[in-house]
Amino acid sequence: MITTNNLSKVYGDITVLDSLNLNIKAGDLYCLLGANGAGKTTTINLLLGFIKPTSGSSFINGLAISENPKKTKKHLAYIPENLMLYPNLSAVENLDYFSGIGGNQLNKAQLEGFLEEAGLQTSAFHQRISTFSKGMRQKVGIALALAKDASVLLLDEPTSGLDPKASNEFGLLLQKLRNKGVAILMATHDLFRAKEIATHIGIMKNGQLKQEFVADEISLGDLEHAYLKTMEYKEAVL
Ligand SMILES: Nc1ncnc2c1ncn2[C@@H]1O[C@H](COP(=O)(O)OP(=O)(O)OP(=O)(O)O)[C@@H](O)[C@H]1O
Repeated sequence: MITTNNLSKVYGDITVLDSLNLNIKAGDLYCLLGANGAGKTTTINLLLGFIKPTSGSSFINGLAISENPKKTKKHLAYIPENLMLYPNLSAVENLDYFSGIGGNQLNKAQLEGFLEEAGLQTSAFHQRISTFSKGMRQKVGIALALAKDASVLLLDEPTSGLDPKASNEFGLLLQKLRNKGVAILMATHDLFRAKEIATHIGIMKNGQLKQEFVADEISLGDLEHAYLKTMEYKEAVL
């Protein structure tokens, strides 16, 4: 579960995140939409404890991030736009290495089991990451989250650059995690994918959460309209 209370971040005299209130429960998939510079990555960086808030607070499974940085990280998995993996190591070796760093020693069967659950084809398990497509790398990211048994998953534009089939597959994987009770926050520019997979959708602009929707209660057309209106794209055909 992810909670933020009036979470704010100011750089100099610029407020890049302004009193953000989020409440993302186990099994929710919350997609955060917004133009470049809206504050999506800042939100994720605050939840990861990479940066400190200027004011407000945030919680992972009820634990205050600022007071329990190590404990909260144990619950979290993070998949950025470009996942950093060792290119000369295989998928199994990367998973083994990163799980080991987190104090989680897994045997070969477990490592392969997580990669299988993440949808990676068996023939790729022992191939070098340098030969992987972006979609395959993102599956290794999902395997890392599964191996960690993370109850909260943060994703920053994970489907950008994926072809429609890979993006669809990735969405289905997120649905599986959601069904396991993982709370997911995903920053994305992909309105269509957000509507497909999210339970909740928020639209940010200039650091403020302007609108929130229950995904089932809005059509793709209305979501697009709401987005464009929020962004004040006056020239858009509405
Ligand atoms: N360290 C920093 N110092 C000053 N300004 C910053 C810093 N980090 C981010 N910003 C500013 O904060 C604002 C929000 O940036 P952020 O990366 O959160 O946006 P975003 O919604 O993720 O955008 P994008 O879709 O381009 O990734 C931007 O105007 C950015 O320039």
